[in-house]
Amino acid sequence: MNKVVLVTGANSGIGLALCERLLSQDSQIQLCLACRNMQRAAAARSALLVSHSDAQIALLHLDVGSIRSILKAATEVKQRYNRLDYLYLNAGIMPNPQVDFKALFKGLFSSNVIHMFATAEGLLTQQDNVNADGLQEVFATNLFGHFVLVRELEPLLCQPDRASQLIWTSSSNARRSAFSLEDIQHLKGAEPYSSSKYASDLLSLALNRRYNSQGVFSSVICPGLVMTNLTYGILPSFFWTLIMPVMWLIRVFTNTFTLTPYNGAEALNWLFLQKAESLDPHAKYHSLTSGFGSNYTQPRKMDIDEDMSEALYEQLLQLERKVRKKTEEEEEDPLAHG
Ligand SMILES: NC(=O)C1=CN([C@@H]2O[C@H](COP(=O)(O)OP(=O)(O)OC[C@H]3O[C@@H](n4cnc5c(N)ncnc54)[C@H](OP(=O)(O)O)[C@@H]3O)[C@@H](O)[C@H]2O)C=CC1
Ligand SMILES: CC(C)CCC[C@@H](C)[C@H]1CC[C@H]2C3=C(CC[C@]12C)[C@@]1(C)CCC(=O)[C@@H](C)[C@@H]1CC3
Repeated sequence: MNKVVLVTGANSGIGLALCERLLSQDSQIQLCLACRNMQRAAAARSALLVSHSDAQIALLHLDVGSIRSILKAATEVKQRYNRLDYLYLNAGIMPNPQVDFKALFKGLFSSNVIHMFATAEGLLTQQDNVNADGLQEVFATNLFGHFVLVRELEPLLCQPDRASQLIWTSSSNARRSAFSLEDIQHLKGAEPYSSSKYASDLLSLALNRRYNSQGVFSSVICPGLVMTNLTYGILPSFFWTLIMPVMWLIRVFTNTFTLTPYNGAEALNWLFLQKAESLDPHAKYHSLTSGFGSNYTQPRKMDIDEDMSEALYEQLLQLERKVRKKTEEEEEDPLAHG
């Protein structure tokens, strides 16, 4: 049976560009586009079929921000496939982003300017919401939903005869100071995105510790700054188009301005080609684009430690038990729960 690859958030941006690149790499894969909006998923499938007419592309309804949807989708995946070689945990949100233009202007004249453009440290805040499961939306979508999905797909991922890979689309915006073990959902702060991405770095390390012996290997990547629906939510697309020459100029100084989804998907595509066992669990794999426009992948050590990742894992397990129990109770007696 051909390799099975599942990509969450596959209908646009980096996820869609990754699918295109994977099909160009290996036309035999069975690709599963896991999306919350089936119309957008169908449009993505049609677009991929234009250049890969014989490709095997299936659609899966999956809202990673909803526990019910995750459990249903995982059951469906286990019925459809008897293997899962690559699970790309890519779907992500950054709701209501606000740019601190004063900090941006100040940063332009500081020695930290390159770091500021690469990580957006001190530049961005977001306003989070509570979802239907009673969880913070950014945490639920970017981290927790994917965690539950991995746990549900364990039987497919853990196979004695071959390795499988979990690949998280993290970010260079992930920052230790934005994350707290006392507040893993980031209820109290204004940087839920940064917190959720740092948590995904920690979780990947913990997953490696738990699953490597069963043939499952987890890695994280940063796609760089890419023009997608996510960045069009920060500043309007016409503004980004207007300042594109400035962006190309900045790219000469920081190769993290990958800008196109194709370039941003570089590290995701590179990991597809690697032997899972050879990857470094402490590294984040960065998609980079040089001033001349050539793409490459570079591993960089992450600012994470084992104890913290283990403590987060334990908290996620506890929360998972709680949310599952609540969901079961609601299903048993829907009237009592409104
Ligand atoms: N763009 C950038 O500069 C960077 C992006 N990233 C990360 O890359 C990943 C992809 O984002 P990007 O391509 O930029 O942005 P897009 O908004 O284009 O893609 C995000 C994808 O995630 C999907 N998604 C969002 N919420 C859910 C959900 N609850 N269930 C299922 N799917 C969902 C979206 O679906 P829908 O179309 O229905 O909204 C969309 O397909 C994210 O994790 C993001 O954090 C990291 C660093 C930089
Ligand atoms: C380049 C300009 C003249 C003005 C743009 C200023 C800011 C809006 C950008 C500067 C660095 C950018 C950045 C991101 C968003 C837009 C900026 C803050 C991200 C946070 C987007 C999502 C990610 O995950 C990060 C990797 C990006 C880091 C850089």
